[in-house]
Amino acid sequence: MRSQKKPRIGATKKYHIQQGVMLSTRESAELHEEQEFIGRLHDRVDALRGAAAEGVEDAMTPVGTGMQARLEREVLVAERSGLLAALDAVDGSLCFGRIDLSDGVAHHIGRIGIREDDPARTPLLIDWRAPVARPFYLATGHTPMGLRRRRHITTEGRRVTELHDEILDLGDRERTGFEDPSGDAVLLAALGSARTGRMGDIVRTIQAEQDRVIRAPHQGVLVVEGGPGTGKTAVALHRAAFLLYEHRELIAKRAVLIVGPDPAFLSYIGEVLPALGETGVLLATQGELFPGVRARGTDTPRAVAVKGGAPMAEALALAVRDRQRLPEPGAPLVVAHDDGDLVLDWEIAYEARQAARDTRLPHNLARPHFAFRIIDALTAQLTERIGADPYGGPNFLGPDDIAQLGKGVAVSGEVHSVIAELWPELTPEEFVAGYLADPVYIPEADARAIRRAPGEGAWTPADVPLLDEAAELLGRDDSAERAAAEAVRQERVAYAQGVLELSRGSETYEFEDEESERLAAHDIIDAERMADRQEEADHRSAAERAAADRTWAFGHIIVDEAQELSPMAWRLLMRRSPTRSLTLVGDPAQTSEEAGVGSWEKILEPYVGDRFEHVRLKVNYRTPAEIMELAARVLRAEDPSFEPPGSVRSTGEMPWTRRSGDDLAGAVARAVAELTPTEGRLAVIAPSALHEEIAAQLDGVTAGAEPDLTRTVVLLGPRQAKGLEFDHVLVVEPSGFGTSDLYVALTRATRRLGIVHREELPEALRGR
Ligand SMILES: Nc1ncnc2c1ncn2[C@@H]1O[C@H](COP(=O)(O)OP(=O)(O)OP(=O)(O)O)[C@@H](O)[C@H]1O
Repeated sequence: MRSQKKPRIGATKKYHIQQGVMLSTRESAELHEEQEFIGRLHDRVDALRGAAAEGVEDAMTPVGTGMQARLEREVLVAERSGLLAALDAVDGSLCFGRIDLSDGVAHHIGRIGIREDDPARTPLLIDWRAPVARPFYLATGHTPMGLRRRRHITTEGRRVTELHDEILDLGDRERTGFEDPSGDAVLLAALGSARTGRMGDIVRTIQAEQDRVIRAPHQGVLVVEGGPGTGKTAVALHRAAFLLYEHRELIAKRAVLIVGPDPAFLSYIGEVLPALGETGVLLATQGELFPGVRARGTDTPRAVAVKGGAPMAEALALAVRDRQRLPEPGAPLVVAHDDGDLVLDWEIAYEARQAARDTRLPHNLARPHFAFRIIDALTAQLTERIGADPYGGPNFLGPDDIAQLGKGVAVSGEVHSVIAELWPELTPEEFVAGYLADPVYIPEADARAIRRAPGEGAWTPADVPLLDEAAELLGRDDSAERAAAEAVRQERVAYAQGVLELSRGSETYEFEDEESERLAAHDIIDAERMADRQEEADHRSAAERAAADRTWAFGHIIVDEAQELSPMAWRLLMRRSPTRSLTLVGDPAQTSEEAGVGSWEKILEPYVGDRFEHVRLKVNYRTPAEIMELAARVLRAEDPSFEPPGSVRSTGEMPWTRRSGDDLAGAVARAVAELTPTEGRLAVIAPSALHEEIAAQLDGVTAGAEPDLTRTVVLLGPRQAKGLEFDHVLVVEPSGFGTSDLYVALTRATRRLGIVHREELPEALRGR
């Protein structure tokens, strides 16, 4: 541990630029220059915002009725609304840095790129994701990357409040007066600041090891592993923003999916990307990944493990085959028909089933093949009965008669209900509900753990991968819908064709308009593409469309707390990423006991073999060294060689433990009163069984599945605390936690940690 050498919070020199503080002439000049720049930048943003707002209004006002005008209008509205939203979102702390190059050029760095309103569209503010901005994050005195100086700029609204300079050219004697000798004042201030219950972005202070992960190539699978507080989540979110910027065409169109462990976590991280001006992202828990199903139910840990286990895939596949039935041999089904009863025996059904299975199509798509064979066989039976020559000659019926008979069989309600009985059309929901009512092809003990009577209990997150698996096995016979959609498309093509012809006729008119540099519609587009574009323009954003489409292939998928996902969940996610463009973020030491696959190799082997990148983040930015030392003892009790990530800070405040006597909730209430911060947040992390008792003693504090993390005091179960952080944490009755849950709970605080207990403490926490 490096705690001895670490600066203490508050011990770093700060350069607060306030009224009344004496500044040297040089400092005043520097400050004036930055203030002047920030003013100019905001004036430009105001102008852009005004133009965008006006543009949205203009674009919404119809200027023409043609297809071209409509298309352009829709595109303009979308573009300008997006620009407006981005400008509004990034307004706070728009510019946060400046790099001065050795050749005298300087660039200001910010959340988005802004250009001057001049003919050359000179860059005014460089987007943090642009290659030019990279030295801001990577340059060191050892490798200055062409930089003389790096400046961090802190603003409040439009006022510059702090400047921190780092000299990167060690031969440069020039000083501004704002030098930060340690180079980490801004980082430490960010880490020590009060929490709000919502994660903030780290764009001002991304560290070099994090920058490399954020900007790694998008193809393939990247595993980001690291202990608590190493910034895995922050890095993953900034990576999403980077990929959307770098590959706007490729990735924004297909959207980015971010999968997190629960709704509270998603609301915790939900503001990071909008603050970076990015909205093309779908945030979802596992329970939300099957459109139309909101998985609100809960499972026992055992049921979660069984439902998530790899053998479920095979069991479901076999269970689907069981729904393709045959009559008992020797007990044929009799089908009433106007021309006399028909007999459907084992042989006929067997051959039809074989032919349908040979297509290798999913159940519902193979069903028409089964039906066709059955109808064919029954028609042959009828033909034989009606047209047979009693004297053994050829059948009296001609092809037209036979076709007529076939039609009669094909539309017979009786025939249809027999086919439905032998090979029913199934929805994933009815199939999985049926399977859970009577689980087969798994050991009886496992079946007992997941058995659920039809209609009993809600869908659970662990059911979602089963529903998705079932949807794959069953397929959806959407031929009727597709035929209808194609008919609509053809109409649209015909309409577009008409528009293009009109547009050709008005060619001179289009080009007479000197102001307009736009090409006429027919120069750039044919009718089919125009029809397609109209369809695209009609639609929702990529993220919204993706949310509603089970078969959507995402541009990139980020999985947080990836160590928690089951083999069945991985199958689901990999279907959503046919190109295997994924970032997986996790910490095996924080895996819940019953969850997970075990190792990244095991998770990924079925999908990409050993072709994945693996990086480790090694610095803990959240938990002070004093708290981390205690948390590490919990894991060392099981694995003496365990090494936690090194904390970047120490606070001098030791974590404390307090025994309560009988009135545990009373002791918790007293500790909460002591710890409740005037600013920031406090979490009480306690076994769920104690929540009611504890909540009764805490004013205005409730427990529940979706806690409001923005409240000053929050009561959570250990699993709910995963991925979150608070200024202060009170852990209650740690003997009721599993090892990894306890490790998670102990590593959530950025400042202070207290432990209150009535029972004996776990061995690792004793003696404090
Ligand atoms: N470069 C940075 N600059 C400022 N803050 C940072 C930086 N890196 C990480 N942090 C902060 O450290 C805290 C922990 O980050 P994060 O939640 O991403 O860690 P994690 O590795 O996902 O942790 P866990 O596994 O415990 O959930 C957050 O408050 C984050 O904003």
